[in-house]
Amino acid sequence: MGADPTGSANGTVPILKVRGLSREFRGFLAVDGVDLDVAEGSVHALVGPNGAGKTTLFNLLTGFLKPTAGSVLLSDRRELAGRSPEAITRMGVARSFQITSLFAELTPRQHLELALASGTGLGWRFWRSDRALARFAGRAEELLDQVGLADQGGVPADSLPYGSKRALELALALALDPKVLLLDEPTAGMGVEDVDRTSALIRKIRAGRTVILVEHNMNVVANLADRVTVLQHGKVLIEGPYAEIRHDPRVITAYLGDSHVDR
Ligand SMILES: Nc1ncnc2c1ncn2[C@@H]1O[C@H](COP(=O)(O)OP(=O)(O)OP(=O)(O)O)[C@@H](O)[C@H]1O
Repeated sequence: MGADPTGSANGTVPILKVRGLSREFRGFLAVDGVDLDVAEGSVHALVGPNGAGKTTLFNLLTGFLKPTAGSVLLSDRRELAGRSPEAITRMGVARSFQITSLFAELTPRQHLELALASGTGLGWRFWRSDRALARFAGRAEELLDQVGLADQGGVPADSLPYGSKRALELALALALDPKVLLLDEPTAGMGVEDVDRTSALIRKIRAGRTVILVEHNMNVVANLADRVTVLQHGKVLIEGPYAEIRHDPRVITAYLGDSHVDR
């Protein structure tokens, strides 16, 4: 019985299979030969100290940076590496938008209607037509409800509190209904209450999809992630369930710090 060449060690085909992925910036390898299997339906966290290469890896997976070397295969064997962000989104791999890309004067409802319209492949032709956008109103309401913004759907985005803006980012990514959802520090800058709300939200929206998240908050990682990949100096230091990697002395030294060692 030969091993499946597309499979991982345990025989299942990962939804994303990253091999030898590298990105060089003027001779400096920010991501250095990363191998990563992301299991379908899992929440997979990327963690590591500042400068470890998490954001660069994230940008390589979503097309915002082109790799210097390596490959990112979808389970259907399509290659993502080197494609544009739009092409990768169309292939079902989408990242959450950043607050900085929200339109200050548009409401969450309008943002979502536009995102849904763009997802039809008809592009921005709907931009000026409220009537055309109205066909997406029902789905927009569902998404607002899903992320807890039902009461704030009609206010300009720039007047939303920080946590609500981040919730809108998530809703915009969900509007694309991706198979693989990438979240870049979804709880960054949040107070405890918003962190808990966001964790609960991610737990809800992971149903039926795969989530990859870059996250500094180890409590969030412990709560959400099925597997954790720890990066250091652009390489994979270790990978495994949080309960295992948190005890690894290399991780403790590299990242978690002595305060995380069990006493
Ligand atoms: N455009 C760039 N040009 C040159 N160097 C870069 C560029 N982008 C990232 N780097 C370098 O690559 C390394 C990895 O950066 P990256 O932002 O991916 O790390 P990170 O793990 O996301 O860090 P943080 O947790 O601080 O966000 C850093 O040393 C950074 O200075």
